[in-house]
Amino acid sequence: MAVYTHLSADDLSSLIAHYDVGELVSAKGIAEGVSNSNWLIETTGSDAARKNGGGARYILTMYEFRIEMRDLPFFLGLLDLLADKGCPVPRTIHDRDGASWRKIGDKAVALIEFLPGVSIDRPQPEQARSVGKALAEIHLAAADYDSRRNEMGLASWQELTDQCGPEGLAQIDPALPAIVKDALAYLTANWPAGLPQGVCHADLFPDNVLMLGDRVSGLIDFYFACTDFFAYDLAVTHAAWCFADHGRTFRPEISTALMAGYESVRPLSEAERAALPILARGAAMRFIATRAYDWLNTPADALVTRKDPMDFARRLQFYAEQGAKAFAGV
Ligand SMILES: Nc1ncnc2c1ncn2[C@@H]1O[C@H](COP(=O)(O)OP(=O)(O)OP(=O)(O)O)[C@@H](O)[C@H]1O
Ligand SMILES: N[C@@H](CCO)C(=O)O
Repeated sequence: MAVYTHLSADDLSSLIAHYDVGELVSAKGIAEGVSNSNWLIETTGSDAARKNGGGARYILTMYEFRIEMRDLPFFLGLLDLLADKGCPVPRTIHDRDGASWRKIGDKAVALIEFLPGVSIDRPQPEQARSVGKALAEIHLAAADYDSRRNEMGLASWQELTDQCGPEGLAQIDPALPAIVKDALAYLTANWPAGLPQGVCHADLFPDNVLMLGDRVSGLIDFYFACTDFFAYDLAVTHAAWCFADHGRTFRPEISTALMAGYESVRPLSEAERAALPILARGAAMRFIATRAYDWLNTPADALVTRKDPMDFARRLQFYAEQGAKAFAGV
């Protein structure tokens, strides 16, 4: 579960009083997620909402790990920009002084719009098509976002796996040290340059997409968003959506639909298409690196379920063997 910090009813009511959202009606901790504490908040609604007879629902997020306060303006400003452009992302609620985040004690919190929908465990092709389309739409919509950041590139995969060390990686799986060493050497020697770039979500897994039927009703969890190659973001999404059974089974029909959905909005250049196989190997390496680090550094009594790096070692091997065929379509 992911509520790491206890907030009393008084803490919550006095926080909510800083926003024009009415009074607190209820607050429930949300079990999903591992990085932040999240609550579903119900209020009586803003003055305007109350006049229309409605209360309101919000997500309150307390930033616990990995997220630096200095990055919050990048993430929260991006949500506001994308929401203004009509993308299905939650708007941040600004307090009465206009701030998009506040502090409770030494931790930052933000109140964001609640979006309807459910996250899908086993996507169907039409759903993957919608996700591809939504990803391309955010790439285009954020074209004029003028902030930049990227702290989860190749250098950080090297750093994270160095911190695990060969012995640590071998504790996870005896084959992992060699897999990581070979992958990083290959990626470092061959990583592309000069591809079109801009704002990327960079973590668009099924649990970060809310859907109503085949429609994307919400893209959430932008806390790895960064400035990178658009095609890398597509490769991350491909790696996250197109496999079943912990990376053992590739689902070509999902790949075809995801790619077609993306290209229906933003066709890839020849150079981007040619780079997809290496970008996907990079994407797999990125999740091996963070998962391995978390695997070795999550205390045994933590309430979160660790994610297995080997799920992405299998994808890495698949992309290395299949090359362009992984994206060719069925
Ligand atoms: N804007 C929103 N509207 C509706 N539900 C939301 C919203 N934001 C978050 N949620 C719910 O809260 C859960 C946890 O949110 P989120 O994925 O942002 O947490 P996290 O701890 O940052 O996750 P992660 O494990 O991916 O790091 C989501 O699975 C979703 O159920
Ligand atoms: N979506 C990531 C966790 C956040 O980086 C994973 O499945 O490993």
